Formats: sequence, structure tokens, C-alpha cells
Amino acid sequence: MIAFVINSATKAAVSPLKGQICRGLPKNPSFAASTWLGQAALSTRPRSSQGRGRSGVRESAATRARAPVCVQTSDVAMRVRSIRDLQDAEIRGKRVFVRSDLNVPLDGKRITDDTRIRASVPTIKYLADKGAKVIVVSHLGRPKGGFEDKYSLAPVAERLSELLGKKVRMAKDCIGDAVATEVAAMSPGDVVLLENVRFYPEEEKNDPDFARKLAANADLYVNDAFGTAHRAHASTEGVTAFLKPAVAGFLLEKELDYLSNAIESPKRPFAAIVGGSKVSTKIAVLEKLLQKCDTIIIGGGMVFTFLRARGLKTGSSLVEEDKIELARVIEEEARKRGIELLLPLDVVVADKFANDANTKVVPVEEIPDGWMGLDNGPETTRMIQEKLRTMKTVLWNGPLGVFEMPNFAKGTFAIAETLAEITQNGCITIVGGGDSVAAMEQSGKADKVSHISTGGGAALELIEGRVLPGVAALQRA
Ligand SMILES: Nc1ncnc2c1ncn2[C@@H]1O[C@H](COP(=O)(O)OP(=O)(O)O)[C@@H](O)[C@H]1O
Ligand SMILES: O=C(OP(=O)(O)O)[C@H](O)COP(=O)(O)O
Repeated sequence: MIAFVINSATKAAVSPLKGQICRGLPKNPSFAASTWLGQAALSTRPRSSQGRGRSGVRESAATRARAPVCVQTSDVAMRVRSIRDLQDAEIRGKRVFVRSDLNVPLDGKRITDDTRIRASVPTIKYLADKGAKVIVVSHLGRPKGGFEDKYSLAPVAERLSELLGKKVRMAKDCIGDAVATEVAAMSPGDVVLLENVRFYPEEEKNDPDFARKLAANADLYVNDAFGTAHRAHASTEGVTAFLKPAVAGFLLEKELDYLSNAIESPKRPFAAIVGGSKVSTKIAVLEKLLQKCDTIIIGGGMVFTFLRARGLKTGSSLVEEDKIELARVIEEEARKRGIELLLPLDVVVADKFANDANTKVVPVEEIPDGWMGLDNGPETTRMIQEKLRTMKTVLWNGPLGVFEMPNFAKGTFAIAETLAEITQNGCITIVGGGDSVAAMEQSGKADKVSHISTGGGAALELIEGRVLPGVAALQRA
């Protein structure tokens, strides 16, 4: 059982409740300490030293295993059953629908970073070892709502087979006869991966009929998809109306535990770096981050919507026209609150979206028509580095440039280096998001930060204080 005590605004009011929930948690005799999150592939060095609990007391694997997870993020107490609360008899021979986030970066069919797959393995393995028939469900990318070969999960099935050391069969669909046939042929311990659930537009619409079809071939539900927990979709939310029990997997549990605690009362100054290309999702979060952070550093594709809000020209850079006004409001709000909101001073611009483009470094006030900003300039990188060295907690989501192309990777990798450096000097550093983690891995510094999170948008929304729909659904179930 995981208990979430939501909103730390009034600690005095929350603490007794938190204690009550912790004390009231049932113990699960069937839980084996060796299956605890220590097996998860993610690097997690919470607080000042690994292996220390919230109290600072060193925990044994066994105490850590039995300690209920109490997390503060918002105003209501939430109880979420975890996979560890299931008795063996509830698992053995059962068809378990496991929602994982296997949305990994790909270069064609080649997986360029398998962090999310590795992080999903402990839950899948635990269930398979206990004799479940494990049906893994995920999305990949943002297909337009029908089959697209480039978004097939087939390469993921192969990698998952390697990591599990057993064949993972791939169903051609995620609902209907293809799945029913595949599942009917399963034996206890088998693992099947369904095809990309976003090949149906009903997934993102959280269509109840589609959720019912997804649930049709399973007996119970495990949500382990932290990276997608901020989406109220059929496979993360709707399906819980049809599958009971509905519980959290090890990864979801671990992420919620770590992130909620890290930001419950962050060591200050606290900075968030927000970049990447999902501008419309993440810009909305910034308004709330103003209430949590001391400094917000804007990077990547997010920059240009802000520059336009300042009345600057941005050439052919990525801009979300309908978010320009929001960017203006956020900057104004930051000013009023005395929160530092840093935008680049200079950018690397290119005359096309390609590694072999012509490039130059220009001040942000001088982006030429027809050119696009694809990386931070050197002056900006220096400014960010100096700022980060003054921080005690840093959360980073979203690459600061198109790091997949070597000519636009400098700004991102420089920040990855700096995060490693400040972690060594005692700063808590959290990096989240599929591409941000890939960048961290490529820089060779992933094991040098405090926590690698499998969620970018999800981590931001959690820190913002929202109840993630994928988690709330487990509470209701
Ligand atoms: N200036 C930019 N213009 C366009 N795309 C950018 C820019 N900077 C970064 N990106 C892209 O943002 C993508 C990652 O964004 P996002 O999905 O929001 O991050 P994450 O997966 O870490 O949450 C990367 O593919 C990167 O190439
Ligand atoms: O990659 C993801 O989010 P992230 O880029 O915020 O880490 C998740 O798989 C969610 O994907 P979505 O933002 O297309 O819903």
C-alpha cells in the first residue's frame, strides 16, 4: 500500500494524518524484500546518501521493503495499493494487464536509449516469476491515430526479450481477436507485448468502450507507467473501471516516493530547467512551478514562444502561437513574485533542420528570418552553469537543444556535465523525461545525478502539486 498525503502547505495538519496512514497500513507477509525497488534499473540516490531513509537512518533492505510509502503532494490523503500488497494467489495463473511506459527514443528501428524498458523490467519479471500471464501495454510516440510502422513496438519486444531472458511475444494489435488468440495461448510466466495502444485515437480520448475492449483479455491491472501517469487515457485511467484490483507497479511506486519526498520541502535555492519540444504540455506547468521554485531556466524549443512574447523575431524557430500570451503572463507573474526566469542570451541558429545546416551564433534579439534556433549559445551556457552552481536542488526536463544532431548538442551536454558536478558538491539533481534521460545517458553522466526519472511531464506535474490521473484512478479502484 502506498499512502499519499496530498499538499504539504500546512505541515502541522498533514503530519498526524501521515502518521495515521503509515500506522494503518497492512503488512503483506508474501512480500519478498529482494523484489523491492532496489532491483529497478534507475539510479536513485535520494537525499544526501544512498540507503538513508527520510529520517537519515540507514535502512536495511528488509526495513525498506516493509516500510509503507508515505508521500506528500497535495491536499487529500490518497491510498494506492501496490503490487506488493497482492497475495501470491491473486497473481498465480492470472492475466495481468501491465501498463508500462515503453516510449523510448528511436533512430529508425534502433532504440537509442532503453532506460524506460530497463526500468519496467522489475514489475514484469516479478509478476512472471509468480506465475502470472503478463500482458504488457504501452504507447510509442504520437501516431496520428492509425497504424504507422515507425511507431510499432516490435523493436521494444525484442529488447524486452533480451532483458527478461525469455521470449516476449508481440501481438499485432492491442484489442480484439489478435489479442484474444495470443492471450489464450499463454502459459503462466509468459509475457506478451501488445501493439502501440495509440494506434487507436480512442486511447487518448479515454473512450470507455475502448477501455472495456482493452480490459477484455485480463483479470487485474498494474500501472507502472510513471511517464504517462499525467495522461487520463484509456490504458492509464479508463481501464481501471473494468479491472480490479488495480495497483501500482514497482516503478510507479518508486518514482512517486522519490519525487514527492524530494520536493516536499526542497533544499533551496531550487531551480527547474524546462526545455524540449512539448511546449503546449509544459508551458502550462510553468505557472505552477513559479510557486515552487526560486529560479526557472527556459531552454530548448520552449524558448521561442517566450521570445515572441517579448516581441522579438524568432525566424522559423519552433513557436506555439496560441501559447504566446501565456508566456507573457508567466514572465509577468515571475517578475511580480520575484522569481528569476532565465531565457537564453544567445542561440545557435541553423538555416535548416539538419546536422549539416549552415549555423551561426546570434544574440536572441537578432535571429534572422528563415533561420531557426536549435541550441543555446556559449554565453547562455555559461550563464546557466554559473546559476546552477548556486543551487541546492535542480530539476531538469527537456533538452536545451536538438541534441540528437551533434552540431546542436553542446548546450545540452554542457548542462549534463554541470549537473554531475553540482551533485558531487551536494546539490540534489533530478533529471526526467525520455529524451532528457537519453541525453544524460549519451553524455555519460547519468549515474552522476541524484535521480533519473522516467517521466518528464509527469514529474513536472507531480512537483506542481497535481494528482496524476493514472495514480488517482488506482486510488478509486
Ligand atoms: N530548439 C529546439 N527546437 C526544436 N526541438 C528542440 C529544440 N530543443 C530541443 N528540441 C527537441 O526536444 C525534444 C525533446 O522534447 P521533450 O519530449 O519535451 O523532452 P523529454 O522527452 O525529455 O520530456 C528532443 O527531441 C529535442 O530534439
Ligand atoms: O515521453 C513521455 O513524456 P515526457 O516526454 O514528458 O517524458 C511519455 O511517454 C508521455 O508521452 P506523451 O507526452 O506523448 O503523452
